[in-house]
Amino acid sequence: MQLIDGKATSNAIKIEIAEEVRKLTAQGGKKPHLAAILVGEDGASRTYVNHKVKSCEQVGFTSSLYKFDADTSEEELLKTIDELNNNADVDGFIVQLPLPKHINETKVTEAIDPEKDVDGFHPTNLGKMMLGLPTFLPATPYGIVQLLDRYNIETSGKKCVIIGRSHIVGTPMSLLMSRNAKVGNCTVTLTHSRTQNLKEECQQADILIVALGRAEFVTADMVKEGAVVVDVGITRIEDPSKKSGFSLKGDVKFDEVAEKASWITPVPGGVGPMTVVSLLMNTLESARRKSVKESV
Ligand SMILES: Nc1nc2c(c(=O)[nH]1)N[C@@H](CN(C=O)c1ccc(C(=O)N[C@@H](CCC(=O)O)C(=O)O)cc1)CN2
Repeated sequence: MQLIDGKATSNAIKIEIAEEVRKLTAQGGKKPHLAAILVGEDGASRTYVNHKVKSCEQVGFTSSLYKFDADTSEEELLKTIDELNNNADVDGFIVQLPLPKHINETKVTEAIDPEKDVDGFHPTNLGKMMLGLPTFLPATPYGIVQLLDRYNIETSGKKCVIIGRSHIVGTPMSLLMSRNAKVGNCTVTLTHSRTQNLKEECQQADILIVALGRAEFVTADMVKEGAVVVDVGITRIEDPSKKSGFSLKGDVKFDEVAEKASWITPVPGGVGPMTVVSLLMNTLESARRKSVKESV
């Protein structure tokens, strides 16, 4: 088994981004700016947003964080989105998901200007991705593509099985793995809660991407010898022996699956850090596009 190290890869990409920022500012451009909206007190969401803000600092971006109480109205949130859409200093922004139940996630996503939608969740950007047009790819799938690419993992002609059909991971991942690109050209099976014979489907996979959010769901008997296993899940499990009070588990039973896999991502330190760095890549791209537009 060989480890796909998302932490090390994301650090290497951050160095590349920082260099691009230096070039951009040396040419008179401004530092890219990412804004993040966080609604409520969910501990994991707070951690992820803090990672995003800290990563901005590391690569030389500026950032702003808009924090709202859990009972904030949808109207108030939409007002802030409208302000960010019209704020020329902001190159891109995200609304951290999940949102409290009383806020309509679709309405919020659709309110974001597609040109500032660095999460790549707006229907316009998802449609462009489907057509293979330049766009912002959703951060987690983009991060996984980066990992497969940088580790030179062959995907063409392989059978890729994805567990989980969420809008932010499974469904876009299925499109990216099947498209005609360096990382792509797979025969993809997108599985979900109604899939019959899931174990047998997984056993066929040369590349298994697991994004269903159930700790240690995938066991060694579900995995083909030599498969590439990408674990997207992160579940916090109560653990009094840890200072934080919890430990992190992926969707894959790492120790036993690692014995069969050719390549595997760990949790933590696999896909998670790549999600953050992909968001930075999209923000840099947005800043570049804006500076080109402003110069004509
Ligand atoms: N607006 C968005 N919301 C959510 C997204 C997203 O891409 N955009 N994805 C997930 C959460 N997510 C990003 O926001 C995310 C998940 C995990 C990590 C990460 O760095 N994980 C670390 C462990 C961190 C910890 O808990 O201590 C790791 O895996 O090593 C970053 C971002 C849902 N919401």
